[in-house]
Amino acid sequence: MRIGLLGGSFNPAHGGHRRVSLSARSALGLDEVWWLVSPGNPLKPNAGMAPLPARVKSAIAQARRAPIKVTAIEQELGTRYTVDTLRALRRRYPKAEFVWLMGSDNLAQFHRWKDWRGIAKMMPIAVIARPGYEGQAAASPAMAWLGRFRRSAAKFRQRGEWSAPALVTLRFDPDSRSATAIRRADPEWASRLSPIPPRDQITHHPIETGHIVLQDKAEAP
Ligand SMILES: Nc1ncnc2c1ncn2[C@@H]1O[C@H](COP(=O)(O)OP(=O)(O)OP(=O)(O)O)[C@@H](O)[C@H]1O
Ligand SMILES: O=C(O)c1ccc[n+]([C@@H]2O[C@H](COP(=O)([O-])O)[C@@H](O)[C@H]2O)c1
Repeated sequence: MRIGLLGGSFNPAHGGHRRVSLSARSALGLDEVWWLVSPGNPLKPNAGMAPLPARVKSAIAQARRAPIKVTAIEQELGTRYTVDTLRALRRRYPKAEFVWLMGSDNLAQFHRWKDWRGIAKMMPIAVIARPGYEGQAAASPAMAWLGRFRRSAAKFRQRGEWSAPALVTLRFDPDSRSATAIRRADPEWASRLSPIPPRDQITHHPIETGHIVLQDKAEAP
């Protein structure tokens, strides 16, 4: 199984997440994309962050009827830093071939992430061009290092070696949608999602089963 991992705050999830995930899936020949809804991005303030269950719920709605699985696995693992999450995922799913997906806004500050070179050595990275961030991403310290490991998407699609470090840049129709714009237009978006189980009632179902991760424990089998 080749799986693209898109980590994010999803505050809230939007059509841009869905579109870039599906485009990356076909460009890279992935079987699935997993959305890792972060309990809290270590570089983002908590202020204005909707509760995790609301963000997971918005992600489930955006991922419907698509080969996208939504998980709050970082909450279960107790990890906040991506490098720790990816290590745990590799241990848990040793046969999966993962690729880390991110928009170019994240590449621009990737050098500030914990052990970012360690992430790059662990699995290939695919960066999706995002309007407004191209210049910053191209000039970033992470790009200066990752640039020498460039690979084409076409090469990637061939079911050959899945080595790292590897950097694939993906350019689809620019998608200017963002969670910031949604929050600005609709600050109360989370209050309209119901019912939302409390945080301690989010469970993580084994991804192999294809089950969605948000479930009220009272209803769990
Ligand atoms: N329109 C888009 N084009 C390309 N990548 C995107 C787009 N929207 C989100 N992403 C990527 O999806 C991942 C998760 O994004 P996130 O949940 O932070 O959404 P966001 O719209 O960037 O939120 P915010 O505006 O609050 O920063 C990040 O890697 C981000 O770069
Ligand atoms: O590991 C880090 O140091 C780190 C620093 C900043 C962001 N991240 C991760 O980057 C992903 C994108 O976050 P966001 O908030 O831009 O959607 C999400 O999975 C975060 O946990 C990770």
